[in-house]
Amino acid sequence: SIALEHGSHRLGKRTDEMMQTWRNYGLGQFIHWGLYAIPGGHWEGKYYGGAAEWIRSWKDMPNEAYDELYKEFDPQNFDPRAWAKQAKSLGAKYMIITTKHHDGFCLWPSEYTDYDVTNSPYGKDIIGPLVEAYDAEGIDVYLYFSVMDWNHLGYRSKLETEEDREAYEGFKEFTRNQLLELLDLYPTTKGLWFDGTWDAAWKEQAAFADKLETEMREKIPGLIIGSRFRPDDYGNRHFDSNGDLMGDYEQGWERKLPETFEDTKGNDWDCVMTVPENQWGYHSDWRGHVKTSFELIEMLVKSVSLNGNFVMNFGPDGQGSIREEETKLAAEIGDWMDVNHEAIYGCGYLDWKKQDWGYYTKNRETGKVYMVVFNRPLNGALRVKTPSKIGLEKVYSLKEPSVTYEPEEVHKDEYFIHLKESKTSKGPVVIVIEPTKEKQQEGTEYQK
Ligand SMILES: Cc1ccc([C@@H]2N[C@@H](C)[C@@H](O)[C@H]2O)cc1
Repeated sequence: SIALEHGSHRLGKRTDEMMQTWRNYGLGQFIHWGLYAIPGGHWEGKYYGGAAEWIRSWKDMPNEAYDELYKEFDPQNFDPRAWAKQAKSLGAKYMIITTKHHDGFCLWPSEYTDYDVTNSPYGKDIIGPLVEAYDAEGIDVYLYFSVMDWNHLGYRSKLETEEDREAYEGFKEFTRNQLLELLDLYPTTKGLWFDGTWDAAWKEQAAFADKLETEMREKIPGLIIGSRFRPDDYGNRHFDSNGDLMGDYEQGWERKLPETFEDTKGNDWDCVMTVPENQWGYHSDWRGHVKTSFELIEMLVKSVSLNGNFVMNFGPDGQGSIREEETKLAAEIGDWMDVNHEAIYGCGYLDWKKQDWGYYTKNRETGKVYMVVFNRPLNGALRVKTPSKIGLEKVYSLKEPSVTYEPEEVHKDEYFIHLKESKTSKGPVVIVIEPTKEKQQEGTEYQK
């Protein structure tokens, strides 16, 4: 292997309590909110086809015009407690909020820049009340932070001249100051979700990032930081030059999902997902495919079945309201979660052979197995292939446990479970298997 000073500092998974809590979340909420919500994907009557939070980079949006938007930021409808209540009913266990996106506008009162909420008409901290409201609902808060900062004069995407390098030193100090400031101001934060770290300039900062990550972890013990923050000695991110995971989990699944367990390399990971094809910040005119709650529930279940967390994005509008499409989805997913959350929270991968009807999840504590059925076979017979000597004595409907099943063994360790579920149920039905060990000692671990 290659000698690295700033590569991965830990082989294998974190097993401490904070990380166990993280991997048992299942469902999270991303919130992208900032100045970009004011234009909402339009400028001077023209429609912007890109991601709304990137409108500043659009040729038809002068940088100066965008940078003046903070003078209009006055979201009188902002109601953090209502947002937190909605997230609770959605069933989200954690929330990731954009403290500063690429535009550099800070939603908290930062000592290190004037480009923050205190200099907007709104004038007050946004992050603090959000952290408080979500903590009160028992939803853990994580802070999204973009290293890339289009507003800061010292920011560089690459370091070519001596002047670049000097300016970037100032930018690095500013970045460190802001991150330590966020952890001081919001000490109940459980972790940081970094973005905007693909620049060549940042990829040269292995030592700086390593030291800073250590400093942040010392400030809040147990802090959870993903693979997107640190570059290693050779500028490699997510996985170091030896292929070992940087940070505590893989942050690579943005708007996409792994297909197989092998794709996850056995690591912890999160998938962050937009509702439209590609809009994180508020766009007033969603075009193209907008995901249904059924699709989002399938992505959630698929994520959990492969040991990941699924984080659904919300983009509040310029006045601080959650748009109606997202409110409707939160209600539909929440209704399904009310009945079926047992198949999500605390669950993960089960190494039984994947079947066409849907996904298995396994509760890490109880060993209970959940069959989440998306594709009802024409004959209603769900094929289940189990490792040898696993008994299927206790099988029942999660929604109606009085509805029990007697699996029909069709081959050795291969069964049909004949669906009885009423076809009316909205969203996938879930069948619970409480496997028993035949002819083996009690308590021997039968799953990886
Ligand atoms: C090429 C690209 C850069 C940054 C992004 C940002 N990451 C997401 C989590 C959003 O914040 C998006 O603006 C997306 C694509």
